[in-house]
Amino acid sequence: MTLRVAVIGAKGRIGSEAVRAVEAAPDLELVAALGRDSELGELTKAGAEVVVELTHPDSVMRNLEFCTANGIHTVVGTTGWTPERIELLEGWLAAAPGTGTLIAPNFSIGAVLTMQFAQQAAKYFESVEVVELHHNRKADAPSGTATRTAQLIAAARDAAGLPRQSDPTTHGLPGARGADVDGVPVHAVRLRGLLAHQEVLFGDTGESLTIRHDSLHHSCFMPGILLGVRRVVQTPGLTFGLENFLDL
Ligand SMILES: NC(=O)C1=CN([C@@H]2O[C@H](COP(=O)(O)OP(=O)(O)OC[C@H]3O[C@@H](n4cnc5c(N)ncnc54)[C@H](O)[C@@H]3O)[C@@H](O)[C@H]2O)C=CC1
Ligand SMILES: O=C(O)C1=N[C@H](C(=O)O)C[C@H](O)C1
Repeated sequence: MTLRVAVIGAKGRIGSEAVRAVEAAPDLELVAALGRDSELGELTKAGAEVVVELTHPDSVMRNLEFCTANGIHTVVGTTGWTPERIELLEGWLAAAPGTGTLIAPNFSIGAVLTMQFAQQAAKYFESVEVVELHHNRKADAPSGTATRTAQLIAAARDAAGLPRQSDPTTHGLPGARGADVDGVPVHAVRLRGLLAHQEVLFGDTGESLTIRHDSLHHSCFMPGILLGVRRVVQTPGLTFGLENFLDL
């Protein structure tokens, strides 16, 4: 039995790679590939069971509302998530029992491990900052991965009873210390020629630890997307993070 899969954002940087990956998978069938001018009705007409959503923060909610209302499972790579958006999505899923959504801030195994290692290190260091570096066409900043990394670090620090970091800066330009994500400074670099990179910098007396990950090609996201497609159909409700489908 093959799973009937559609991709929305099929002409984009990651979407075009996802189309090829689904086409090459023997247990999956690509039944639709939607671009900006497509009708969402194509998904139901094609009998899609799973949609891979790789578009834009301005488009993702409409697409997910349609899919969920039609009982189509979704694997979402699009970023720009806020607590309000997640709450809305959870409401749609509650009204569609049996339907599953995976939101993965990052589909690459190295990035997922970076987040896990950072979470593990968080309670041992007084200082921590996140630097993410991406191509210069990216719509959101900081990246979904960096935001999630900072949130996980902050939660680990809180659980260990560490205080919020104090910022000694009293002089300078606004923005120079990055965005504050739950007390963790996050810096976003945008540079032509890059794809997706992240450094998590930890510091304490006499030592520092840097965890760095580099995505060099969009192919690194494909095993995670395919795993998400295969697992989301067995996992009703919202799953946040690919780590939930990995044996880490
Ligand atoms: N979770 C992950 O591992 C990854 C997530 N991403 C995220 O995926 C999203 C897309 O990234 P890129 O491919 O680099 O962007 P892109 O701009 O190259 O591709 C997005 C595509 O979606 C299309 N699109 C926009 N609105 C649409 C709609 N309503 N219906 C159908 N198509 C629509 C655009 O025309 C474009 O072709 C971003 O949010 C990015 O952050 C990107 C790489 C990895
Ligand atoms: O826009 C991208 O390219 C990427 N977006 C995701 C993010 O915001 O974290 C994942 C990866 O960094 C590539």
